[in-house]
Amino acid sequence: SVQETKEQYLSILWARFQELACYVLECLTKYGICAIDKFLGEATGQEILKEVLQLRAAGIMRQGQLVHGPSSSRNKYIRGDMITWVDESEPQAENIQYLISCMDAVVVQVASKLEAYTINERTKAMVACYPGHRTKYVRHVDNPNRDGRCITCIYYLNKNWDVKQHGGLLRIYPEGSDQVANIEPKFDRLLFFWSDRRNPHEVEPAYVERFAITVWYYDAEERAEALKRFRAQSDVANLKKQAVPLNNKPDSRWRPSQ
Ligand SMILES: Cc1cc(NC(=O)CCC(=O)O)nc(C)c1Br
Ligand SMILES: [Fe+3]
Repeated sequence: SVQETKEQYLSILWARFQELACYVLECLTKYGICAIDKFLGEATGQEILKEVLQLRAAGIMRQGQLVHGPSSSRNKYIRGDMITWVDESEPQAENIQYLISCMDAVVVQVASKLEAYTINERTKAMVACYPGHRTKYVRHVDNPNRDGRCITCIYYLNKNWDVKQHGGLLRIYPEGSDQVANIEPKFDRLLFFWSDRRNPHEVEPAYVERFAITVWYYDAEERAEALKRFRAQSDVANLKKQAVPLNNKPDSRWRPSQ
């Protein structure tokens, strides 16, 4: 029956994410960075890209705001990305939500083996589009001041990306090492890295549209500390980055296209 097939499918998916989680844990522990290729497969990746293009066509993407400071024309030379936040209430974003449930399924398993962190919350998904024409993101640290975010998770949606022609390379400069990690924003690639000062990174100018979906995972303790601090400073900006609980299993909406 479809029900049995669905259960079978989800258990295979869950087993695959368990395997992936072991590799992600080892890689993160060793290098602080981990890339997984062909995370969801061509068909699902295509469905997710379609939804992102619809979001952009609907004109709901806004110039990426700097975390601090007024928005001015200078911004686009600091970060050229156009972004929108997506959560489970977003209509027409079923495949993006499925992606997030799969990211959660991997992170829940990685987190269960990470003594250093307790990860039980994340941000909503930030869908970003670099419109091309040399837009970039200057070198920065995602979480320089202990705002609670411990793992950055980025899913790339760019088909046949060629850095030589299209630019848009993500360069990570792991702290304390002279090695630079050059990450191509390849279609259906999932990237994890520690969000704190261990991983300063930048996006080189992109010459064609470059799409990515980012989720940040919170460490419960660091997040609680930050909320106490921010409440004191009543820093609304940071409180805006609501935390949502993780899905603890892949989304039950089965995809026959698998
Ligand atoms: C909104 C926001 C986006 C990003 N994105 C990247 O670093 C680009 C990664 C890539 O697309 O390869 N980083 C921070 C600290 C904030 Br805030
Ligand atoms: Fe970043």
